[in-house]
This record gives sequence, C-alpha cells and structure tokens, in this order.
Amino acid sequence: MSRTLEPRPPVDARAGAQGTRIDLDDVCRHFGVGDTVVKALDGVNLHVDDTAFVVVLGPSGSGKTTLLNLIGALDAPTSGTVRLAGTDLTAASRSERARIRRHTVSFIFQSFNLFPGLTAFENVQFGADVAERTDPEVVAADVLERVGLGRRSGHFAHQLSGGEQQRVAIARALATGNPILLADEPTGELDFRTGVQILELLRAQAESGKTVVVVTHNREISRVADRVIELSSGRIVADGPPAGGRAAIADLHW
Ligand SMILES: Nc1ncnc2c1ncn2[C@@H]1O[C@H](COP(=O)(O)OP(=O)(O)OP(=O)(O)O)[C@@H](O)[C@H]1O
Repeated sequence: MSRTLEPRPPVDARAGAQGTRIDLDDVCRHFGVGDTVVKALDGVNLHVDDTAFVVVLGPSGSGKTTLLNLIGALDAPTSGTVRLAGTDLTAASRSERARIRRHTVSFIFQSFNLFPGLTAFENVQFGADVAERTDPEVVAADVLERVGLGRRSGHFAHQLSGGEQQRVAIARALATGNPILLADEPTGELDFRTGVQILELLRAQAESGKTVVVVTHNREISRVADRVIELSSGRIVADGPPAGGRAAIADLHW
C-alpha cells in the first residue's frame, strides 16, 4: 500500500509565531581553565529575524562552535540571553530546552555523525522520530528522495561516499521538520565539487523558508550567504551582506 506524505506544516505552526528568530543579547561564554579564563564569546549581540542563509566566519578558536552550541540549546552562556523562536533559552527549564532541541533546531556536523549500525533510511527516520513527526517512515522516504538518495536508503554509512553521507545527515536534519538548521563546517571534509553540492542543498533549504546558519573558516563559502557574521576572539567584528554582493554558487573556488 502506498502512502502519501501529509502536507508539511508551515514553519511557524511548529515553532510558534516567531518561527525562525534567533536573538542573542550581550552573550558571554567564558571557560575557566586552571587559573585562566578563556573568553570563547565576549559580548555578542546577534539578531536573525528572517529566514536566511547566514554564514558565521572566523579563524580557528574565534568562537564559532561555541556560538552554534548556544543557539542550538546545547550549552548555556555565562551571561546574557539567548532566545530562539521567541523562547528565552537562558530562563527555560531543562525540559523546555529539550523541547526546543526536538522541534526548533537541527544540527549538521563536519564529520556527518551518522549512526554506523543504521541504514541511511534508519538514520533519517531517527530525525523524524526524535521530532515526534507523524508517520516518520513516510517523512524519511520523502526527504531521502529530496536529497537525491532514494535509491541508497538501505545502505550503511561505510557504503556511501563522504558527500552522500553528508546528504543523509542533511536529510536527517530535514526529517525533523525543524525551522532552524545549524551546520558546523558542513563541507570541511569534502572535495570542492561535493562541497558545492552540499552548499546548494543547504541554500535551497533557506530558500524554502528555513533559517540556515553555517559556521566555517572558509571565506569563499561566505560569498553565497545572505548575511555574513565575522567572529574574531569571541566578538562579532563584521555583520552584513557579503562584500561585493552575493555570488552564485557556480562562481565559487577553493
Ligand atoms: N569546554 C571548553 N573548555 C575550555 N575552553 C574551551 C571549551 N570550549 C571551547 N573553548 C575555547 O574557546 C575558544 C573558542 O572555541 P570554539 O571551538 O568555539 O572555536 P571555533 O571558532 O569553533 O574553532 P575551530 O574552527 O577550530 O573549530 C577556543 O579558544 C577554545 O579553546
């Protein structure tokens, strides 16, 4: 019996009226290491109020992953407030933060992080299960098709190329239906051609109504962003559209 996918709810219906909003006010994240304090983030103000493809750029150690972890409710700031889709994460209970992780944000990692003992289909279904989607199997089949891997659904991670694994990881994130995608160096382990395909897939998500935040040290990737946020030593040192205007993905080189 073939089943059809229920119409996807509009982004705002799942995440509340403020859907894809990200708000950080005066955020510091300091780590005590022995006698010293590492200021991973130091007075960050950031407001993303529309769906967009946002690239956070900065050298190693500038605070990119720390920022992503705070936006994704995986970590809490030392001071300041982080609000996601209108919910103040810094005032939220643990269960409220868990709800945000389930229904608002999804992560994509540099090293894919697929479950090796699960097939591509099962990895993707996991995303739908965690987000408590109705009919997770139908959702998984739909998103695997959308990332062009419908025919590889029975394959395990070790049977897939790096680019295919990253597409499965993106499908797993999409299967949640969550409105905000956070990607930490998603092309870092891929060759240029495959990296470009992954960027195209991520850009398409922003164009279909999600907010996509990509952190990278690769300045070339920032050329295709709607907005580029530059971090240096835990501070935002630039925030705006790419210098020279947004480039087409086909014009990238690295
Ligand atoms: N748990 C921790 N304990 C101590 N210091 C930490 C911790 N997490 C991060 N840091 C420090 O905070 C700073 C920012 O780290 P972060 O990982 O956010 O940088 P990054 O820009 O993502 O770097 P990379 O590009 O190398 O991944 C670094 O100096 C790092 O060593």
